[in-house]
Amino acid sequence: MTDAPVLALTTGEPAGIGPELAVMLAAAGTPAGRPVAVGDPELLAERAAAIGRPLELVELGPGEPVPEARPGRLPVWPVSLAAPARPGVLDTRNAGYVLETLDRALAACRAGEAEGMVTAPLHKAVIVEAGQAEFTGHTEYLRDACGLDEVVMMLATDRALHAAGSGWQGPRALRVALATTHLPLREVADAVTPARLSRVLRILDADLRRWFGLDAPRIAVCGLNPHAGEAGHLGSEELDTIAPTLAALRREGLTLDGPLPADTLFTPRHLADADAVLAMYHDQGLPVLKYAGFGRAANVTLGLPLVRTSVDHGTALDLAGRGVADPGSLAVAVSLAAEMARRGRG
Ligand SMILES: NC(=O)C1=CN([C@@H]2O[C@H](COP(=O)(O)OP(=O)(O)OC[C@H]3O[C@@H](n4cnc5c(N)ncnc54)[C@H](O)[C@@H]3O)[C@@H](O)[C@H]2O)C=CC1
Ligand SMILES: NCC(=O)COP(=O)(O)O
Repeated sequence: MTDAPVLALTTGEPAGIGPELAVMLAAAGTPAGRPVAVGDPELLAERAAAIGRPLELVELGPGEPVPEARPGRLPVWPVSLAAPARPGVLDTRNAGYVLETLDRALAACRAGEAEGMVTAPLHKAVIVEAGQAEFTGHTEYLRDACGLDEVVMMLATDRALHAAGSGWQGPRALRVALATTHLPLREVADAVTPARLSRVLRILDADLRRWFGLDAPRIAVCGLNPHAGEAGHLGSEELDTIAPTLAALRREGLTLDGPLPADTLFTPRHLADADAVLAMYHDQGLPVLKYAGFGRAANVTLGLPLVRTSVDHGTALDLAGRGVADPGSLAVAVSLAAEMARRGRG
């Protein structure tokens, strides 16, 4: 009997590529762990037929044992769609279904049925338009569901996702965490406060040690403004907020470089010294990460009391239902969650 960690795999927005990526992964055989899809079994069967990857779907009731993983088999914790789903066509009636899959996965982790969750992409706007005005993404939803003030979104290319010494031989390693996540740009500067930066950097430092095997992680911190504020002539946040916060955290023992101009920080010579980069906002850090490893990277939420990883892409409505989307990032997200779950045991 295998001890491969059971992972709750939410299948995401039903009009997007999430359901077929789960099918593709199961058809090919999962790289690690025993993913159990959380979603509508009929939808998964439909998408499997549409993309020509027939599957043995094994519906599991609560507490039922999860079978061994094998190519062509996909265990499912069923959640029913509210309305039929058509590839590429969003329907607000299914927004509640998407959130229910998250709640089911969370419940599985809390009950010990699963050792972690992996999320396929959801569509944020359709959930807001269905009436969840405050919804901004999985990261914040899980933070609130766990009653936390802060969690940290970090995306990393595949080699960087594996604990030191794992022998992984992927392309360039890059880890990029974000000080702010899904926020209009207009609100970012006000959100970069000493309290938030301190919380984020403490979580990042602790979880790089815990999950990534780094004994003394070195974190390079971006400035907010061009040229990190140009000595205060192009913005004062570096002098007033970021530099004093980093100085205080260094006194706690964190190894931090910065604030550094983001444009030069993201060059090979500067990255060579950094175990992770902290970007101040979403589009300061993620375009670089995606340029370095789109399709071979994953997203991990740090600071949660459970393992959660995700893909590096969205719902790709333009590709849905055709079987042409790349399942690479989902495979990376599953292997990372399995590795983290194993580390969490010891
Ligand atoms: N983890 C999650 O739940 C995420 C959800 N999203 C959500 O997804 C929705 C759509 O976002 P977009 O900005 O359009 O980004 P997107 O990632 O869905 O699409 C951007 C481009 O990348 C392509 N693409 C995406 N995934 C691909 C794959 N696996 N294989 C091949 N090509 C792929 C798409 O066809 C499109 O051309 C939004 O609601 C966004 O918030 C975005 C990122 C992560
Ligand atoms: N761009 C990354 C992203 O939007 C991830 O969002 P989520 O994992 O918080 O749903």
